[in-house]
Amino acid sequence: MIRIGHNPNTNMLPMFHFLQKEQPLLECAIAEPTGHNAMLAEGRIDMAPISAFSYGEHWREYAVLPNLSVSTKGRVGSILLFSKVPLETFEGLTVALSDASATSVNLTKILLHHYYGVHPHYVTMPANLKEMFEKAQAALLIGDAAIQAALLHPDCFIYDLGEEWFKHTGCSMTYAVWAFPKRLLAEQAAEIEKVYQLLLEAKAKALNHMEDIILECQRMLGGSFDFWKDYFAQFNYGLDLTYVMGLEKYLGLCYELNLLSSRPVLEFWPKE
Ligand SMILES: C=C(O[C@@H]1C=C(C(=O)O)C=C[C@H]1O)C(=O)O
Repeated sequence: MIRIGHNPNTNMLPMFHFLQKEQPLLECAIAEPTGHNAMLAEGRIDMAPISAFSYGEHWREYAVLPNLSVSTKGRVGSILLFSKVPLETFEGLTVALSDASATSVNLTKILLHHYYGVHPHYVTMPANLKEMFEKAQAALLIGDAAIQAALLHPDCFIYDLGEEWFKHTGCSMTYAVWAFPKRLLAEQAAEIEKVYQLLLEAKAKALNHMEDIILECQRMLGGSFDFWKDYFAQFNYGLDLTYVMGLEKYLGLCYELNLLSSRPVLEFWPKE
């Protein structure tokens, strides 16, 4: 039995919609990314699409499943910094950060500190734009909370952090990787390999049946068919060499800016 983290956001539907969750091999724990980050670190689940940043915190203990990620090269559409003022004027202001995110929270800090040269204060809060704007001049939302807030066309600047990252680095950005603790390989390597195959099959089926995924998104959040088609067109759920380079750039900057205490080295399993 492998206990996996199930992320309920629409951007993860291409991984979960066709996954055979009734498989006796699988047990699913539904949570936002930071929930899975903590559950995996504490051994309450065995594998999850965790925040890339969380991999950076635990890289010595974890292995990454190859060919799987949540990435974009440029615009992402659901990692959005809503702001009452332009980014360049953030010095000394307060930015509210969604408590559901780890990768994007640190991506925000990289962009603001390293590329815009501004150092605001931060507060971490549940994802609610109205309440965040009561405490801060800007608010970071991810996933469905970001999509829903943007669909309401709030009267503020909206910065897409995938686009900002690409603009400054020319790199892709990987938000999530599928990781598991390497210690599980001693007794459960065959089960992990089997779950890995199930994940690859679920993804391949979804990418060949995107109409089904889009209909599910419309049921969940509304929005037009073209809106969702455009949203998913940005995403890459694989992890080829160019995406690995973007991920290494992000993790390296996290280390250089003291957001991580060591420079992560990616270790994949199964080896290809
Ligand atoms: C693209 C997204 O990526 C997510 C963002 C994460 C983070 O910021 O820690 C973690 C997992 C990803 O699935 C999103 O939620 O919009």
